[in-house]
Amino acid sequence: MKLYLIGMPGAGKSTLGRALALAYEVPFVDLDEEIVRREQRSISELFAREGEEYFRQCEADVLRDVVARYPALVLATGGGTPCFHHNLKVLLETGLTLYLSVPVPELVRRLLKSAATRPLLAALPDAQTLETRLHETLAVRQQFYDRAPLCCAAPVCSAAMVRQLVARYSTTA
Ligand SMILES: Nc1ncnc2c1ncn2[C@@H]1O[C@H](COP(=O)(O)OP(=O)(O)O)[C@@H](O)[C@H]1O
Ligand SMILES: O=C(O)C1=C[C@@H](OP(=O)(O)O)[C@@H](O)[C@H](O)C1
Ligand SMILES: [Mg+2]
Repeated sequence: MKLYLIGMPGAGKSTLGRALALAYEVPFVDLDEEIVRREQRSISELFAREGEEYFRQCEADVLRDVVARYPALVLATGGGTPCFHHNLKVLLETGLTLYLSVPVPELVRRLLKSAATRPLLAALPDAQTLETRLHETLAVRQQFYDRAPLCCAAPVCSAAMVRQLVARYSTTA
């Protein structure tokens, strides 16, 4: 099984992805970490030195590599992954995609603790500006996220809940 997690920065893709991979006993891959490994530079450095377009091309290339390389995995994508270079089509055609839907105020609370390592958010001066930016970004991305066949919008989406969703989907699909 290939399970792909999508959603906004701070939705918990990387955190939940690790737990899910343990539960399913399959490899866990974080797309951002794969990009860092391939490029030998941090995501922040890539954005700063090469720009977003370069990053999006790396992201698209690495996604296709990972999807082809692993027969089974849990993949945490980056927040923008499904929205560029027809990546959503790749996700939908090769595995099961789950959208982690988290309200913007909760994203703000989580991201304030870790915004420094997220280049699209790092330069934002305060919580209000961060909240406004996240609303704007979500407005653009929602149409992509909503195409995932599975969605978890629970306040805390646990690995057990996702496994139930997946099992129910697999018996009805
Ligand atoms: N269910 C949760 N409840 C509270 N905080 C969470 C939850 N999931 C993740 N976090 C925290 O939110 C931040 C973002 O989580 P992360 O897994 O990196 O999200 P993503 O990969 O979707 O950007 C981290 O600091 C993480 O510890
Ligand atoms: O939303 C985005 O465009 C991005 C989200 C990041 O991943 P997370 O969603 O894990 O923060 C990372 O891929 C990059 O900084 C771009
Ligand atoms: Mg992440």
